[in-house]
Amino acid sequence: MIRVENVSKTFVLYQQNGVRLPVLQNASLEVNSGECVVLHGHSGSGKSTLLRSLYANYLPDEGHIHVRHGDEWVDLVQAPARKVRDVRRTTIGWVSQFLRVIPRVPALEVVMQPLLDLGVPRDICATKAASLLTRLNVPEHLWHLAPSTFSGGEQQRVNIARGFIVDYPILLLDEPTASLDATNSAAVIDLIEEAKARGAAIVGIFHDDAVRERVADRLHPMGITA
Ligand SMILES: Nc1ncnc2c1ncn2[C@@H]1O[C@H](COP(=O)(O)OP(=O)(O)OP(=O)(O)O)[C@@H](O)[C@H]1O
Repeated sequence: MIRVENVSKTFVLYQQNGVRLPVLQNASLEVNSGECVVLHGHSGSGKSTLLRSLYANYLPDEGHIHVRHGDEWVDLVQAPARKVRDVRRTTIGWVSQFLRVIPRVPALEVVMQPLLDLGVPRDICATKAASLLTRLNVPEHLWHLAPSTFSGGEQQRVNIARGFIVDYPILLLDEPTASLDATNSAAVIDLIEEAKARGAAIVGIFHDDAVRERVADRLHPMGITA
């Protein structure tokens, strides 16, 4: 589902005497359907940089990031913005610990939006959103309120529900369990295992050793030669 080939990325800090930080050098990685690969390396080894490149948030200087998008392969390094938007809408889901709060939009709507955008009927979207919020222990009296006033952990769980509402073929997980308690971490682990079982290809960053042990089929070592 994902084929990363010889990706290199150097950050150039123009405001700081043009200092160059080579973060990825010839990074290569393949991820199959139903597999969860966890990026593993010390702080600063480029895990977030690679994950963001897989979502086309960062543009590598060299190399290719091929993703399976329906019947075609798309190279995210070369793809025009319109194609990237398309890939994000149907193929790649991004789940992080941070919710981008949209003022006045209630939590249930925030969660169902990506599925509504695919043309799925509203009642089906609402049912799935309610089920995810329940599994993630977001109390029902909050569903019709905008998440701007929610606690950090509540916002995090709304964001995770939103990330899992579409059955994306590829999921990128950026520390989705950071700062969740054991019960809620377990709920997220269950969602990840279900996504693997339906064939999703998953790449993630998990700093919690126990969570990493549970979900990883394989660790991908990061570092200057990763
Ligand atoms: N947008 C950016 N501009 C400049 N430098 C950056 C940028 N993003 C990352 N870096 C640098 O790239 C290096 C790798 O950062 P990255 O966030 O990918 O590491 P990481 O392995 O995810 O670290 P952590 O485990 O601490 O989150 C760091 O030295 C960081 O300062």
